[in-house]
Amino acid sequence: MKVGVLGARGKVGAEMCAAVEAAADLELVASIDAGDDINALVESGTQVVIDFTHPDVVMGNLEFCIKHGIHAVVGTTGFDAGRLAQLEAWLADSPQTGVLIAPNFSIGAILMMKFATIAAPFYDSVEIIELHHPTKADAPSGTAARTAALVAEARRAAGSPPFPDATSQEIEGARGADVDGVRVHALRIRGMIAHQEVVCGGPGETLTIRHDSMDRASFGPGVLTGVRQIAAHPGLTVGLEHFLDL
Ligand SMILES: NC(=O)C1=CN([C@@H]2O[C@H](COP(=O)(O)OP(=O)(O)OC[C@H]3O[C@@H](n4cnc5c(N)ncnc54)[C@H](OP(=O)(O)O)[C@@H]3O)[C@@H](O)[C@H]2O)C=CC1
Ligand SMILES: O=C(O)C1=N[C@H](C(=O)O)C[C@H](O)C1
Repeated sequence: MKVGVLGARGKVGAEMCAAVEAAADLELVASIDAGDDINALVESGTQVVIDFTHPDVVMGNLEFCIKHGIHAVVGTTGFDAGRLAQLEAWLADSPQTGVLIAPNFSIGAILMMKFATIAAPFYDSVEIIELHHPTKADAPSGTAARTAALVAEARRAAGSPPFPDATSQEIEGARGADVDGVRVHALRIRGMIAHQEVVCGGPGETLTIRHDSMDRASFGPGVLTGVRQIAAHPGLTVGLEHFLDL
């Protein structure tokens, strides 16, 4: 299968180029970064694109790929309901094309989100702490935003009450961001890569679900799973868990 990488000289993109080159069943035919001509994807016969670029440019990249019938496996963050609706609209005109958007491709992070979804309705309190390298553009992380949405959805489905919180005086930001009713706290720490804790609390106990990516190699196996499966999943898929039977 012919694979192209967008963001090829970036921190994750470079790792993905190496992962594709190391895979016997995949061929890296295009490595594109800022300033390069995206038409190289078409000229090289790219069948699947891997995108790890920037929230500001990813929509333009995907419009190009969908228009040219190139499947896309996307790690870049910054997707909201409006952006997902726009992708659905573009895909309606290219019904054989598949796009996978995954806020996190590491298996541990996917399991952490799954475990948090299971735990959320059993506890009075649930808050999320995400910790990343200080060169990250977006806050909160895509993973934290997705976890908050999943926690909120699980609690709505279970009829859980609002979280207890007596805060009546606050320096702005001290209680984190409100994402779908769930508090999310973002730390940017030199030396870190990608880490998250989901802290749950009930009478007399807490449960902390923590995941750590200590190397960007953690994203490789999940991305390659997406690359190998995307052609069989036309349309829009959000979350690698849908390709993992989770
Ligand atoms: N889903 C997941 O599992 C993961 C997602 N991410 C997300 O992936 C994205 C990239 O992260 P990271 O690698 O750390 O960031 P980097 O900044 O290290 O890499 C992004 C690269 O994309 C390049 N770029 C910018 N615009 C374009 C364009 N139009 N076409 C091609 N390349 C372009 C940048 O060039 P320049 O620097 O010159 O602008 C840079 O080389 C972020 O949104 C991050 O949150 C990260 C890790 C895992
Ligand atoms: O920017 C990063 O580094 C990461 N971004 C993704 C996110 O925003 O969740 C995935 C992972 O946390 C690394």
